[in-house]
Amino acid sequence: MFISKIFKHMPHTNSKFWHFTNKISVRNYTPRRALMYVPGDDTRKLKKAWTLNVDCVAMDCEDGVAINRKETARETIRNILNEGKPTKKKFDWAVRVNSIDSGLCDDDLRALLTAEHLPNTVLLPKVENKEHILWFSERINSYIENKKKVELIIFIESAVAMINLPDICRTAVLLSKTSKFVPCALVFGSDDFCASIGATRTEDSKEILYARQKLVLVAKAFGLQAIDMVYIAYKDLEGLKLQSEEGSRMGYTGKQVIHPDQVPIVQEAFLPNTKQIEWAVGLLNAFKEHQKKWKRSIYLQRKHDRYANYEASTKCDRFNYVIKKLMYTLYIMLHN
Ligand SMILES: CC(=O)SCCNC(=O)CCNC(=O)[C@H](O)C(C)(C)COP(=O)(O)OP(=O)(O)OC[C@H]1O[C@@H](n2cnc3c(N)ncnc32)[C@H](O)[C@@H]1OP(=O)(O)O
Ligand SMILES: O=CC(=O)O
Ligand SMILES: [Mg+2]
Repeated sequence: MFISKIFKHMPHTNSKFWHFTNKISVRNYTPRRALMYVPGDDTRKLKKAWTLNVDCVAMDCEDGVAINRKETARETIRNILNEGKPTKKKFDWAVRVNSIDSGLCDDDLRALLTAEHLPNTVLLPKVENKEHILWFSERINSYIENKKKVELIIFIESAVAMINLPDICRTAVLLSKTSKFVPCALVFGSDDFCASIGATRTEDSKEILYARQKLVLVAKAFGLQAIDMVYIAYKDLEGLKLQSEEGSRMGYTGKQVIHPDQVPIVQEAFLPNTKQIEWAVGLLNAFKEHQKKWKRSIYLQRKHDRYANYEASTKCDRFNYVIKKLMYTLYIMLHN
């Protein structure tokens, strides 16, 4: 098995490595297989959202809301946040604010992050460069009280953003150490991206293949989830299934959806299959087995080291004793 091949070459007595592996712990992981947008000004749809089995509900202030309804959306979502999570169901309770360049983002953040309850996650659309992350960090630090933090999902939706992507992620990861957010995912905003590069959408999405792959690559390099593009034709469930499975094969961990009917198909596509689960369980078992062996061998190594030290010290003592005895004999001889 692959893992045993790696472990075979690991130095058993490398204490730094041992210390590291001994400390491996299970990370707090929020699944976001389907990330469903719900227009923030539509109370009927918001109520409907709480009844669904969906990993992430994104209460939207951005593109799902008309410009003359922005204020209504902001207030509606703030009221929901004031009341607290509407159900005991486990799901990611998220808000999508307007983009920084729209001039509406600060009002959204102030209204939503000073409510009685914080959302779990903030979705920040149209991030273009690291300065946007710095701005976001500064704003949320002034709104969130105490030691609370929100998770951050960064949207990449333009040519410039795609070029700046590693820089954006590096800044977010570094800032998160001192700021009130933790970056957790990247979203590929394919609709806005197509508009940005002037691409024409086709059935198989070849025109955005490079960008779609680059997003996964950079997300994984920074330990982030990768959330795939929206399938706008929400009545075409067969097409959705094919595109979701393709995204999953590419390494995406989830997909944006706009309609409740899309949820079960997407969540199924991003669930690991039986083969993958078997592989992961095998990997974990092999890891545990090797850990046990290391414990034994490290114990023996330490015992050996102690014995060797003891040996060395007694040899040294005997040598000192002989020298001292010789010197003493010499001293007696000289003085007699
Ligand atoms: C590129 C991007 O940024 S995408 C994000 C921006 N776009 C959006 O947010 C669009 C979100 N989606 C929607 O608004 C809707 O799904 C629409 C307008 C596309 C279709 O809505 P409808 O015509 O109401 O669809 P339909 O009649 O099939 O809905 C069935 C039920 O699901 C509800 N529903 C539909 N979409 C949603 C949703 N996104 N969230 C919650 N509930 C929803 C409807 O209210 C309806 O509920 P009801 O049975 O209690 O009346
Ligand atoms: O925000 C999503 C998009 O596709 O644009
Ligand atoms: Mg967009």
